[in-house]
Amino acid sequence: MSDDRDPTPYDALLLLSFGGPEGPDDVVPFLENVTRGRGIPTERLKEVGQHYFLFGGVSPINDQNRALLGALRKDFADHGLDLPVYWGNRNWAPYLTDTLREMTRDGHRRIAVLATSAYASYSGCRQYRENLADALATLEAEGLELPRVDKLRHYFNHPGFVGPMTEGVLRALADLPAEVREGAHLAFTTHSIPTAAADTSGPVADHGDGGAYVRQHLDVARQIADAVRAETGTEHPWELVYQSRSGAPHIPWLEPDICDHLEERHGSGVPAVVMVPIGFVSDHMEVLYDLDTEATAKAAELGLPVRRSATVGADPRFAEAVRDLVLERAATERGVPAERCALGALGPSHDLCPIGCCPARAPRPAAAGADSPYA
Ligand SMILES: CC1=C(CCC(=O)O)c2cc3nc(cc4[nH]c(cc5[nH]c(cc1n2)c(C)c5CCC(=O)O)c(CCC(=O)O)c4C)C(CCC(=O)O)=C3C
Ligand SMILES: [Fe+2]
Repeated sequence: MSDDRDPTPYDALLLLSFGGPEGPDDVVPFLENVTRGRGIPTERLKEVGQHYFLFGGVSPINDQNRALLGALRKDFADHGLDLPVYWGNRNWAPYLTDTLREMTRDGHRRIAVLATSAYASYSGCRQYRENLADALATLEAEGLELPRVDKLRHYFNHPGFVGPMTEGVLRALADLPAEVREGAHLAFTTHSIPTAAADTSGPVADHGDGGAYVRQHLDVARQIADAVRAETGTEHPWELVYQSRSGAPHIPWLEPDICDHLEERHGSGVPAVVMVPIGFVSDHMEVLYDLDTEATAKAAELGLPVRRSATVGADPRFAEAVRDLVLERAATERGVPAERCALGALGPSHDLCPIGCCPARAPRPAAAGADSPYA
């Protein structure tokens, strides 16, 4: 990793996330923000609302982001990196537009952006770039001089992301009863998305048959499974499965669903499963509800021992990875060659999303990519 401390040209980092409700009164307005113009069936919204109400109307995501902010500030301070860190969300306060306005008023001119989504996809990448473009358009209309925003590359294969998850799988395996541990399978899980969105995820060259979204997840799953085998000497069979499907039933989404997968594995005599939520950066509601509540209940009903391994969250190795990504991009922007850390078969991801990367169904302006209307 880079041990340089010069963030030039960057003068601030923006943590860009999804946002979530912080109490019962926030739940419906939050869901309205999330689903504006996206045709999510009302039935699904009521169901998702229930998931939040079960937890007092509070999503875990905001506290997870506050913890990550703390970890980033500590890591930067401990390593002499003088770079203020701000936080803004797509769907709930602190809203991206408000944060970007504050950053602009504070005099920041060149902003590195870390999105809390590690992989390519419309929801996890381009939609954040659209949100940045919308925020810039608002500030421009207010007469502010716009800062330049650069989104940091995908970090799904960065050692600071993969390492803590591998350790989490080892802990989850160790926590299983000894008599089922050896035979346990690993179920790597991520957010299901429409197959049409998966097939067009990533740069055009990666489109087709699951696209970059599926390929990147498979790469991470394989690395973790290999590292676990190297550590334990046991080959744990694994599969990539999906969760949190929404949308109309006749539209194909990525499958199999985690609950169907648990049932199928149990039926074929698998003694235990570790669910590994590689698609999520921290313990989002999808992890607490869809895995820890729903899938865990399904497993209990089947009599199948399961464990859910940890997400990366505010792990200091992840904070270090973010520092590495900032310094790597800063060096690149200064024209200095930088080491680009990446494990696995795919190599480091691009800095600038090329034209046609993760296209939206209805094209809209997106910042921080080759097709950005902003400088
Ligand atoms: C790929 C992906 C990620 C991972 C990348 C990333 O992290 O960005 C992600 C993250 C998240 N998704 C979240 C919540 C929701 N996602 C929804 C809907 C959808 N997600 C989709 C995809 C993704 N979503 C899609 C294709 C839809 C349907 C249509 C649409 O809207 O595009 C809906 C509406 C109801 C429903 O359909 O479930 C909700 C409430 C939260 C917050 C959780 C919390 O509170 O802790 C987080 C982190
Ligand atoms: Fe989502």
